[in-house]
Amino acid sequence: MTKDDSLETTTTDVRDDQIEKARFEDVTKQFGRVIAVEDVTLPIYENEILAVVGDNGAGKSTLMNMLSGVYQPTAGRVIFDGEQVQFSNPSEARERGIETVYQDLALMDDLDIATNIHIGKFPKRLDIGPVDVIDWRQTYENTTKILEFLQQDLRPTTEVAFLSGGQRQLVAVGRSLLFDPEVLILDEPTSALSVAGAELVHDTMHRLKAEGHTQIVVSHNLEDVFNLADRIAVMYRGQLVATVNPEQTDKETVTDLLTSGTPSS
Ligand SMILES: Nc1ncnc2c1ncn2[C@@H]1O[C@H](COP(=O)(O)OP(=O)(O)OP(=O)(O)O)[C@@H](O)[C@H]1O
Repeated sequence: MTKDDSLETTTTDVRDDQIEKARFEDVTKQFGRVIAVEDVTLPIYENEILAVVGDNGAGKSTLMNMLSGVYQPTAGRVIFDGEQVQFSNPSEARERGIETVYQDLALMDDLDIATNIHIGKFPKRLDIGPVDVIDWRQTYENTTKILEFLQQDLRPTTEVAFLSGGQRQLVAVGRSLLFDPEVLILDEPTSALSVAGAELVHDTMHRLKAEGHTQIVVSHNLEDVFNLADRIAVMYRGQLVATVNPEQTDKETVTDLLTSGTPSS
């Protein structure tokens, strides 16, 4: 799609009292000849749950990957806490408080919950001599606190293989909470879950919101999106075609937007 084909954008979500946490500003990402994201401007407000929806290939992941440091924009700017940021990699985004929970979760089934949450970032203590060793007591204490927050009556020593889909998703969320993120990006957090599993995730997202975290959820599931989101950003063929307030629209309108780029007349 070229710029000349640009689609009408409907915006029904603007509130004057919201503080901007981050912003995509005229952001474009090209992979060779493919324009995955085209000229997107989208603010992300502090403490909101923003849903990003769109059909397969609409550009949702690419857009999020430009906030999480996986990709750098071909054009445009990413603003975080009022200043332009240029993350070269996800570690740099993490340092600024941006965490992503990816769809594949990347859990290791034969390891316990505590190890899965801490892998790559175990607390260390000095042992005899100059070598640091893993502080297992601290590791299990941290995990107990995270499981309490997640309201999961599980032992830190339980192997992840024994957990339900919803619990596995929460362990992946727990792993990102170790960094106390300001912005949490969740990629299709309920796509593989039962109704009960999805409810676990929804409850956790509501609690994270109550604690002040900003969350962006990429989802195909409009049921979820309408239950969770404060705003819905709709992408179509790389462009942001609308940002809407779920209380002022309905699923049919959002479905029309994400399948055709325009609301039905
Ligand atoms: N690394 C890449 N190299 C080349 N093309 C890419 C790359 N990543 C994404 N694309 C292309 O960019 C477009 C947008 O892809 P993206 O994955 O962002 O969409 P999406 O909305 O997240 O889709 P889905 O819901 O299927 O995950 C697609 O045409 C895709 O093929």
